[in-house]
Order: sequence, then C-alpha cells, then structure tokens
Amino acid sequence: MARLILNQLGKDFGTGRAVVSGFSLDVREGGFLALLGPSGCGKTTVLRMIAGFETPTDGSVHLGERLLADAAQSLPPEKRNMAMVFQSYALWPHMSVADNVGYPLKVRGISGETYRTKVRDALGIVRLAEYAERRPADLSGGQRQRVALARCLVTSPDVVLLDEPLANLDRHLKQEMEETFRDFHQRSGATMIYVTHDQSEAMALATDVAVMSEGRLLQVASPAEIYARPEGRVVGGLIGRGAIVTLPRIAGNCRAFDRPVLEPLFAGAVAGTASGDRMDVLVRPEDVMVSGENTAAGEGIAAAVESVLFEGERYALKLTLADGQALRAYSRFPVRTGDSLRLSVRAAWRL
Ligand SMILES: Nc1ncnc2c1ncn2[C@@H]1O[C@H](COP(=O)(O)OP(=O)(O)OP(=O)(O)O)[C@@H](O)[C@H]1O
Repeated sequence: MARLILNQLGKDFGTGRAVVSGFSLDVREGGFLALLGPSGCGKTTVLRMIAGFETPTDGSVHLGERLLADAAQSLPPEKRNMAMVFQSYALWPHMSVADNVGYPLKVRGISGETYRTKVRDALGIVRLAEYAERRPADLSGGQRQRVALARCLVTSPDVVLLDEPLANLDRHLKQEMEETFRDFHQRSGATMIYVTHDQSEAMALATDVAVMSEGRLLQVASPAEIYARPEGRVVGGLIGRGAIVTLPRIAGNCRAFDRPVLEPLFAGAVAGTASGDRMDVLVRPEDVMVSGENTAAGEGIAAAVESVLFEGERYALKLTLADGQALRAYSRFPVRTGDSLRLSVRAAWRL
C-alpha cells in the first residue's frame, strides 16, 4: 500500500469550463478521507479520475512512486488495484451472495481453495458469513450494501472508493452502516475515499475531511479541526450548524474571540453605531447562551425567536438580532416563536 497523491488535478469535459481545477490532495496510507461538497461541485469527477474512469486534462494521480494518470497517459481501472462502491449496489440478482463476492476473483482467474478462502474472509469482515448462499433479493438494504463492500474487499485493494454509498438508505440504517464502514476500515486497513454531500456523515466517519466547492479544494483537515477552525464562508457554512454574522472588524490576526471581545462588537452591530470595516464570524449554537425575559434591561444582546425545533433533548432556535442578522442557539427550556430573549455569545471564529 502507499500514499495516494493528487497533484494539481484538472478536468474539462470540453465545455470550456473546468469541472475540477488545481486540485491537490495527499491521502495518507490507511486514512479514511471524506470528500464533501454541494451537489455538482465535482466530487464524483475527482473519484472517477482516481479510479481511472476519467482521464485528467491537467495534473496527475500517483499511488506511492507509481504514476497512475496524467493528461498524456492513464492506467486502466483494472490495473490500479482499487475498488469502487456505488450508491446502487450493482449486485447480480441471479447469483448467490458468495458468487457475487467472488466475481472479481473469477475475472482474475482465481479459483479453488484460494478462491473459497478469500470469499469466506471477505464475508466474515462484513459479518455475513451465514448469508453466503442467499440471493441478494432475500437481503435487507444494509446487508446488500455489505455484500457490495465484501465484493470490493475480496481483491485486497490498496484504495477503496465510495460514491455516496448511503444515499438510498433510511436514517436508522444509515447509522448502522456508518458503524459498518468504520469497522470495515479498521479491519481491512485499506485507504478509503468517501464522497458525500452530508456533512454529518463525513464528520462521523472520516479521519480527514476535504471540502470542495466549484471544482476546487477549499480545506482538508481532521473533523475536529475543520469544525473548530473552518477556512472561509463556504466551509464555515457547510460544516456543523452555525450562523455567519458580520461584525465590526478587529485589527490583528486573532481569529478566535471570547465573550469580553464579542460583547461590544455585537452591541455596536446591533445598535447600528458601528461603521467602517466589517468581518465575518462563525457563531456555533452551543456558544450562544440564552437567558430569559427577566434579565435586567440592557443586559445581554436582544433577540427575537424566529423559529423553534423540538429535538427531544433540547430546543433548536433560530433567532433574529435587532439589526436583522440571524443566530442559532439551543435551549433546554421551552421557548415560543415570537418570544423576546437576551443572549450572550461566549465564542466565535473569524472566517
Ligand atoms: N461526462 C461529462 N460531460 C460533461 N459534463 C460533465 C460530465 N460529468 C460530469 N459533468 C459535469 O461536471 C460537474 C460536476 O459533476 P460531478 O458529478 O463530479 O459532481 P458531484 O459533486 O459529484 O455532484 P453530485 O453530488 O450531485 O453527484 C457537473 O456540472 C456535471 O454536470
């Protein structure tokens, strides 16, 4: 196994506008990278260039020392020792689970005891050993997805590519499958690249999250890092819940602000007295402290409740400040739409 390196990768389908451009990424060996971005931003195109289904028009793809593709040459998919799992499981309905899993081995001319051992091991990893003789039609959606995983594992690929593999599953099954994927990653040791537009899925699964927009890579970092320190409005808006607020600019390079710094900034913005330069800051709902109507007049920032979503353990609030800007907050106590509140913000991050 080896590191997968994308070097200034670009793709133009001949429309005159590049769908992917200047895309450089280093995926560490055995890592689990989620490629996250809005629909149409080029995620699948990047994955297809890694797999060998598309040839880059710019840049190159390397696996360790090996050049897999550049604009002049491209190794065919079957020579890359990679496996791709699609949203639709693409199982053969007339074959048993074991035959489906063993199919890539047959294609490679592997048979006999080696064949049987590899199929058994792959089914064991996805915990489907007892289902070997069933047909795909007799399995649940999650089990079918696990068959598809076992089939891609059976050839011991260096890299497993997954294109929105959970998009068709319901929420409950999704959670179960997220655990299967984590388990699969640990047991197989393969490098995994997982395309999704669902940020919570990306954060739950991956060791690294790469955010892209309009064909470009914006940031790559661990889930915790990208949540705490997103770069720019697009990443800030895409990762986690939060609100982007425009406040009077503070001089200097500091990007993490605490309550004493934020209080006068919010007061100035809300009172409309602030003028001059502005900055965008991200405020997470867990950093907005809501107090009741009994708070002494003038204390805290005034806000009106725009909407309330009951989430079981808490209420998720959308709030409007006096200047019309929105904030998100959580409350453990019931709050009604239209209520007036006072709040304080204990932390914010400059984008
Ligand atoms: N073969 C092709 N020819 C021309 N344009 C294409 C081709 N394949 C993809 N595109 C365009 O490239 C852009 C990126 O598509 P891609 O499928 O990579 O995005 P995506 O981020 O995976 O989107 P989604 O999440 O909706 O699947 C889209 O505008 C799409 O229309």
